[in-house]
Amino acid sequence: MAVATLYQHQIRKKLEMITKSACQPFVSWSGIVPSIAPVYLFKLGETSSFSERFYWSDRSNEVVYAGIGCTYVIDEEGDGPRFSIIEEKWNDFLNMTEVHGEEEKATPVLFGGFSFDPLKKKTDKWTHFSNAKFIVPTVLLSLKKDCAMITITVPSKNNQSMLEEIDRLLGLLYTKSFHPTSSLPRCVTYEEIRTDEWIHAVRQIIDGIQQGSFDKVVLAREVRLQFDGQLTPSAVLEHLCEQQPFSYLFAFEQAGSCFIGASPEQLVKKEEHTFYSTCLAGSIRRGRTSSEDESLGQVLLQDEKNLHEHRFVVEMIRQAMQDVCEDVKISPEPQLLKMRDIQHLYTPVIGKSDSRVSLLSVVERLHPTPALGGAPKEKALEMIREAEPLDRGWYAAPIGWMNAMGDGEFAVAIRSGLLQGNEAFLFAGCGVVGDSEPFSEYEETNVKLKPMLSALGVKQDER
Ligand SMILES: C=C(O[C@H]1C=CC=C(C(=O)O)[C@@H]1O)C(=O)O
Repeated sequence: MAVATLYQHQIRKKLEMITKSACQPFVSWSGIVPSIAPVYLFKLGETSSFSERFYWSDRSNEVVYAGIGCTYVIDEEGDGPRFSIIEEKWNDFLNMTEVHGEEEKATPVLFGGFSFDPLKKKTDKWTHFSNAKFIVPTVLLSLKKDCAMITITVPSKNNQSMLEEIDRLLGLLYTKSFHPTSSLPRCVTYEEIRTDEWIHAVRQIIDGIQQGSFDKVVLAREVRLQFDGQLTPSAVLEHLCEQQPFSYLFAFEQAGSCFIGASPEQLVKKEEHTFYSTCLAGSIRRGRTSSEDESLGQVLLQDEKNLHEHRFVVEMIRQAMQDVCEDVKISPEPQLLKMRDIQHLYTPVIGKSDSRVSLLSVVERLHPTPALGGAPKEKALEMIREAEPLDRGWYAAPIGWMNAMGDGEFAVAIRSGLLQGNEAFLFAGCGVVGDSEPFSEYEETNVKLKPMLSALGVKQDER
């Protein structure tokens, strides 16, 4: 028997055995498998009867996940305490689940995200993206430091068709070779949405800041692209993996809509008692040559407007971390974080807490930092709600995962877009302060649109 079929066969036998003897409503089994690119499992989702998929890769590619199917969903549409509700329901699910595994620390994983602002009126395109939506995937492939593991989570009863589909997918995963998808449909329309209103709102914010109404507001804008064919999320994801390997790569697909992106920004990561976060605000483009790039970086490190924007983020994250951690370490000066298309001011933060502090409680404290909302937080949010000419949906909000031990990581879902049929909606924002200049802010948002445009095969100067 070929090695691949052997794995498929063993997994099927294991699942049959543990579901038959299960005493709980759900079972989750994990086992080490031969290494395979998680993006391949994501791609296989296109041929599957499971309609949900997700993908996650952290900036160092140390933790990569791909999930297909949805065995359990936690969906919160109200504007209530969405962070604590997700946490409670995740604990309920874990209490209803028997965990079996070859690896001591193998557990099911919960993946999902939040909308930016539950008080903003939702538009149709975000229908399938609730204010908080998390799923436990049916088939999860994890790659951690090059060790591949499959986790299958299913109901213990009435699971026959699910088990058959899992079996079919595992068969394909290990018998068919992976051919990257190279071609994407051609972009036929590039439309900037309500740009005049956006520029007007930037001016209004600058005036508001000069009059002392707030200190900083992050304002985003939207572009809509139409293609001459259907966009395949796996093809866009493959391009992101190739072009932005050192970003957080994420994709969350629900009923034919896929929210996808390549973000440089960590919101928070929890590893046992240690919390990690980053302050990211202040931007400049990459240079065309290494010496131009170096001097642009130096300009950014000394630019008072960008340093001012950055300080609001540092102060807010410092305070939020000090509220829950004992020993908070923050570098005294920002460094540069260079991504493919843009460079940012970046300050890492680390803190240690006691075991009562949960990951989602820290996500709640941090979201939105002044890198995405503004300062003071509530006033900035009101201004965004009122003046920003778009529905952010999941853009600029926390997206990520957590496991049964309560460890996990959330990124800020920027440099992102929503793929729907033959359309893509992309979003980009910038921090507006008192000495901002509307046209340079507009140009900065163009640079921030680049990662998604390149992944879609669209060159900004040719559009
Ligand atoms: C709001 C975005 O970026 C934020 C993150 C890093 C730098 C930013 C800035 O320099 O304005 C923004 O605060 C975006 O990419 O849409």
